[in-house]
Amino acid sequence: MTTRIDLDGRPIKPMTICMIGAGGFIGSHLCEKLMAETPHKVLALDVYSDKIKHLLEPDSLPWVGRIVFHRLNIKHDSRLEGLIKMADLTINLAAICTPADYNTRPLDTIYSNFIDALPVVKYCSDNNKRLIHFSTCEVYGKTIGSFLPKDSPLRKDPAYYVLKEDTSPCIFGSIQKQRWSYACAKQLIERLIYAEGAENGLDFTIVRPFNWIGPRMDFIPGIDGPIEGVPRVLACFSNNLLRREPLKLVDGGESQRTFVYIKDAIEAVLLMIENPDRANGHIFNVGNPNNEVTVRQLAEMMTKVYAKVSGEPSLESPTIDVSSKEFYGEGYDDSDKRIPDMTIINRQLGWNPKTSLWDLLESTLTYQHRTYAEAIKKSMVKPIAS
Ligand SMILES: NC(=O)c1ccc[n+]([C@@H]2O[C@H](COP(=O)([O-])OP(=O)(O)OC[C@H]3O[C@@H](n4cnc5c(N)ncnc54)[C@H](O)[C@@H]3O)[C@@H](O)[C@H]2O)c1
Ligand SMILES: O=c1ccn([C@@H]2O[C@H](COP(=O)(O)OP(=O)(O)O[C@H]3OC[C@@H](O)[C@H](O)[C@H]3O)[C@@H](O)[C@H]2O)c(=O)[nH]1
Repeated sequence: MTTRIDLDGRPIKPMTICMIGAGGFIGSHLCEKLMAETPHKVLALDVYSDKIKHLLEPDSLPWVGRIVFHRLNIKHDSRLEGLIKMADLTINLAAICTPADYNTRPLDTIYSNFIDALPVVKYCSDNNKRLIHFSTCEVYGKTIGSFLPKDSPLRKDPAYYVLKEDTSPCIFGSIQKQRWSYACAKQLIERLIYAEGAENGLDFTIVRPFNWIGPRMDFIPGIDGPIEGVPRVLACFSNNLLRREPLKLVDGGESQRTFVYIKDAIEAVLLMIENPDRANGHIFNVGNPNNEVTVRQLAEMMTKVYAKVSGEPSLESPTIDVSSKEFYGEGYDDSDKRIPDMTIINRQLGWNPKTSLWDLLESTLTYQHRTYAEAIKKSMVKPIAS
């Protein structure tokens, strides 16, 4: 492997990374990238390893020995500090991060996103280790524009909706709206990390992902996750398409999101890893402002793309409306619109996303079809009544 060069033309020294939550969606793509393109070592920590199994076995893989899996729960495992000490950099991805849990399991959500992250921050600070912590675009909550009258022309003014790391406020609903338990816990851990930086000199970077999507995201209920489970929207809609059911639009599917392809987003994370001088002390939005759709438009596009990649015609009524109370239960609320401001990540790392929504859905749904269509068909064969 030729020596890698950072953005300022300096050679990058091979490093050891302690990656917590390495077995999840983002972690699996990051491990893949680090193994394929860099000389860095990964201590991969998680309770699950299914999504990185292909990187750990067989022993003949070219990166054997550069990635070592440690099955552990950071809630209660005395090995954590030792592993952080062994590494040059810690990346914390571990979290409960599916909206169906925020209002139904708010305690687990708050513990996972705040309390369980505390020792990670402390061990990094105490041992002078660099930390890249994964927060969320949800810390912005709702846009200022969402409080303006529906017909106000100001709603079209970017000043009222574009989300900026250093100036936008964090706007959540009331305590009864437990949806915000996740965003609030993430906000507090961001503030704590920022304070550790200011008061104790912790070298940190905070990442705010804006709906990263792609292969291996979450699970398909009844196939590789619980049948009653509710994953994030990509997996919900994939599941509906695979089962030939209408896609459920929560409260009319009017909320807007920007989706970024996981492989584009991982490029940004690698730049942060390898350019500490440019990334330390910063909070970064990582998203694709050009890929904005309403959830209804996402459903329509996924239906078209799936018909193309599967060769199966779409349903006559491809979507169905459902209330948020029915779908998520009491205490759900929603972010209305999420456009990331890109000034800081452009300036510090020169990063821009590349993949259009259509293209990223095409590769992702090709993967979903190839991975799950057979298993779904088998699971849907009704047992013969005796
Ligand atoms: N995917 C996105 O678009 C997105 C958006 C915003 C924020 N994020 C944040 O990025 C991070 C990673 O998200 P993801 O999409 O990969 O989610 P994920 O659920 O696929 O990955 C999280 C991983 O953390 C592990 N984990 C959770 N608690 C743990 C514990 N106590 N001990 C050990 N391992 C534990 C889980 O087993 C899982 O493998 C999260 O912090 C999430 O809040 C993701
Ligand atoms: O079947 C579904 C699932 C979801 N939805 C809607 O689709 C939108 C997106 O839902 P997602 O499940 O992807 O979750 P959100 O975008 O609201 O939040 C996510 O974004 C940031 C991350 O921190 C988290 O991964 C998650 O909180 C929401 O408006 C939701 O109500 C549907 O209309 N139908």
